[in-house]
Amino acid sequence: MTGRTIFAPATARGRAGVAVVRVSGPAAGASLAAIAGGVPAPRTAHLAALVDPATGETIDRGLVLWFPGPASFTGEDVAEFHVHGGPAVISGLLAALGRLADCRMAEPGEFTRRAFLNGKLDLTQAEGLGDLIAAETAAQRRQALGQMAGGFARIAEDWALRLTRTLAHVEAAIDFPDEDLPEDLLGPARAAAEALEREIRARLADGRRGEILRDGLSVALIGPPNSGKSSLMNALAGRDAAIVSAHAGTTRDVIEVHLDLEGYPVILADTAGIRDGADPIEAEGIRRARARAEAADLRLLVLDATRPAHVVDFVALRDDATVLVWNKTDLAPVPPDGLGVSATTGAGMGDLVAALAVRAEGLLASGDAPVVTRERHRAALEECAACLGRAIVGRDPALVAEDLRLAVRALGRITGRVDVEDLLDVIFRDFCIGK
Ligand SMILES: Nc1nc2c(ncn2[C@@H]2O[C@H](COP(=O)(O)OP(=O)(O)OP(=O)(O)O)[C@@H](O)[C@H]2O)c(=O)[nH]1
Ligand SMILES: [K+]
Ligand SMILES: [Mg+2]
Repeated sequence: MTGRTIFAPATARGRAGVAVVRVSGPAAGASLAAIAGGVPAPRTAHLAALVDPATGETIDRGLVLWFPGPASFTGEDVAEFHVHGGPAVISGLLAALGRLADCRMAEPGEFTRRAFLNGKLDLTQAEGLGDLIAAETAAQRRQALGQMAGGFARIAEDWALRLTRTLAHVEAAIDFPDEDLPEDLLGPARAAAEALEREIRARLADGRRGEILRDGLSVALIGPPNSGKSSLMNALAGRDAAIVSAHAGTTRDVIEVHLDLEGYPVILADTAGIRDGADPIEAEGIRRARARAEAADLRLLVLDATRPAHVVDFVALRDDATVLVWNKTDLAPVPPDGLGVSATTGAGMGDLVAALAVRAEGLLASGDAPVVTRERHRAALEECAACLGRAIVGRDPALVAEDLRLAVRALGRITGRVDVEDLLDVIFRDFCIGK
C-alpha cells in the first residue's frame, strides 16, 4: 500500500444516521473532483451526488467539505464526505477512494500523527485528543480539553526555554574560560537549576490525580463474608453484576463495574470476603481481595450491622483511604462510627454516594491547573529533575552543561517539539546582539 494521501472513516463502525469519511494529503482535492464532481468553496458544506468513478454508479448523496492546507486538522489538504452511515455506503465510498491515484487507507492514529508532524499540535495535545475521545465522565472530559488547549505543553516548553538559557550561559563561559572562575559562573546556573527542580518536584507531588482521573479511581469493596459487599456493588451499579447469596464465600474472583460518580470515573471492585480457614479456591479469592484492596485508591470496608464485633477483626485494614460502611441497617441499628446503609432497602445509599463523591473530588479535582496525565509525562519530569539534581552538585562546568542539556532533552520529549540546539541558536543570537 503506497500513496501519500490517506483516508478513513472518522466515525464509529455500524449503522448510524451519518458517517464521516476523511481524506488528507495531496490528492484530497482530486478525490472530491473525482467522486463529488467538483471541489466546493473552502469550509462550506456542499450537497453532491457521490459517484464511483470506476463504475459510474451513485454511492450516495451527501455533504462534502474542502479544507485546503495548511488551515486543516492535519495541516494538509483535507476533504470530508458526510454520507449516510450504512455499512454498504461506507464500504462503497472507501472502495472508490482506494482506487484513486496516491490514495490509501490510513493507519490507526495517522491523521493525528500528521497533525503533529505538521506542527498543528504537540504530543500532549495529541494525547489530550485521545483522552477526550475516550472520556466517559465530565471530569475526564474537562481534563482532556485542558490538555488539548496546551496548558501542560506551555509549562513544559517554558521550563525548557528557561533551562536552555541557563545552559547557554554555562556553555558561553566554557568557551571563554579565562574570563570567569568556574565558581562565579556556576553559582547563578546552580540557583536556576535548583529553582526549577523545586517546581518540577512540586508538580510531581500531585497524588497522581491526573493519571488516576484518566484511568478511573480504583475503589475496592472489602470485608468479611456475607456482609453484603456484592449486594452493595449491585446497588451502586444499578444491575446484577455480581452473584449474591446467603452462602458465605460466594464471591471469589474480583468483579469490576465502571461508575460515573458525579462526573468522576470510578472502577468499583467487589472482592471475596476475608476470613481464616477457607478452602484453597476461596483462599485464592481472599489473596486476590487483599491485593486489590492494597492497590486501590480507596477502600469501602463493608461490615454487617448485626455483627458489630467484626470491626475488631478489621482494624488492621482501616486507614485514611478506607471508609467504614455498616450494611444491613434494616436489621440492626448503625454502630457508632461509619456510614449506615441497607443494600436491600436502599436506605443510606444516597449518603454513601455523596461521601464517595466527596472523596473522589478530594483525590482528583485539580481546579484549572494543568496536571501530569500520563506515566510518560511523569517519567520525563522525573528524569529532568534527576539531571538537575546532578547539575546542582556538579563542579566541572562541562559536566554541568551536559546534565543541563539532558534535562532540557527530557522536557522536550513531553511535547516532542523542543529541540535544544534550535533553542540554543535562538539564545546565542540574542547574546551576540547584546555584545
Ligand atoms: N437484610 C439485609 N440483607 C442483606 C443486605 N445486604 C445483603 N444482604 C443479604 O446478605 C447475604 C450476603 O450478601 P452478599 O452480597 O452475597 O454478601 P457478600 O459480602 O458479597 O458475601 P461473600 O461474597 O460471600 O463474601 C445475602 O443473603 C443478601 O441477600 C441488607 O442490606 N439487608
Ligand atoms: K455471600
Ligand atoms: Mg460477594
